[in-house]
Amino acid sequence: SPIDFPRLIVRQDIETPINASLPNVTILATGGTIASKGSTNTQTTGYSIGLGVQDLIEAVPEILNISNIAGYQVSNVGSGSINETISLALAHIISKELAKDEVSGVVITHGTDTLEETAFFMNLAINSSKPVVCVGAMRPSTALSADGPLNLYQAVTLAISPNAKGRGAMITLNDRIGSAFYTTKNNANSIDTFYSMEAGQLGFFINQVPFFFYEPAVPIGHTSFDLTNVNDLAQVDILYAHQDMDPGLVNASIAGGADGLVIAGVGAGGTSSKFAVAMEEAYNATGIPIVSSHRSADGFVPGDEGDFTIASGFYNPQKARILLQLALSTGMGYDDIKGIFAKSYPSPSA
Ligand SMILES: NC(=O)C[C@H](N)C(=O)O
Repeated sequence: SPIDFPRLIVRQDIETPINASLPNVTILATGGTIASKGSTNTQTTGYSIGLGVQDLIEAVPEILNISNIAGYQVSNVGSGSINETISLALAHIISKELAKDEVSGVVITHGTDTLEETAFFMNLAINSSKPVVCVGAMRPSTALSADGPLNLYQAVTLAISPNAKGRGAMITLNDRIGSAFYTTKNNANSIDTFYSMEAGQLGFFINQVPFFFYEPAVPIGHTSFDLTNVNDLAQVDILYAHQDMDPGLVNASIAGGADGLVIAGVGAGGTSSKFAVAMEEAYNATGIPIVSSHRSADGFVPGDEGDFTIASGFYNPQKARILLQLALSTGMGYDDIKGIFAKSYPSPSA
């Protein structure tokens, strides 16, 4: 049955009357640094989560001048702990919220470490032209120059912007607006962490007004999934390649319940030759999809890796994992899965 999360805040609870002339935005809070506190204002590591969705909203009362806000506390965890229950709850709640005529857009507050995974998940799972904006912070709420409040203000601005429609899920942080399809976290600590090297940014905030460089566009190879009746996700493990990689990891993952594998390969999807033998044997024995991606920060894996792996194209390992997970969870067969990866990059003969 669908997961039903209580709506923790109604608009009246934040002591702001509903203003019928303002757009309505729903904020879904999941945790992360944006919801964290340190013990001093100079502490920027080792802090802990301590703010709920109401605290996040109250820290930026200016958002109530531009919108009516409703909030859900979907979870309150570091983003490494986001799991299938939380991801599916987000997808189900967001679909319901955006189906309401009066809701202009949604904002997800989230830890930055895996923000790109949730953003990409929503990009695949939410079939609405209304904005889905994913936002986080690199400094806890207690820090000097905490970045969360302005990031949240910009996220709400984006969620109500007519120009933000039809662009899929977006990530905003540090004044930038990126497509969930391509944006990735590039630095473990710096505020300037989210961008997409090759495909670039969608836009930028100028005095808190979003400016887009291009008209709305759908990334080549985008696939939509209907998760209405999906309440469990397939297990997909990522194996990180390195010199002399242990071939035993393939069967260890499968024995651990993996329905599919993604390899963060060396270069454009490479592994040791003994690991390649193990992948081929596992594919022949089980038929499970094994997607070949890259451990390099950027680039793509072309479709010439042999019959027993599926080339990831431009999808990095963590995005390839989400795509494979949703494909398997909606019952897609091997050839169709191969197709959804192949359509996202040029064929070798093109
Ligand atoms: N900047 C952050 O949000 C990092 C945090 N560890 C997370 O939950 O992803």
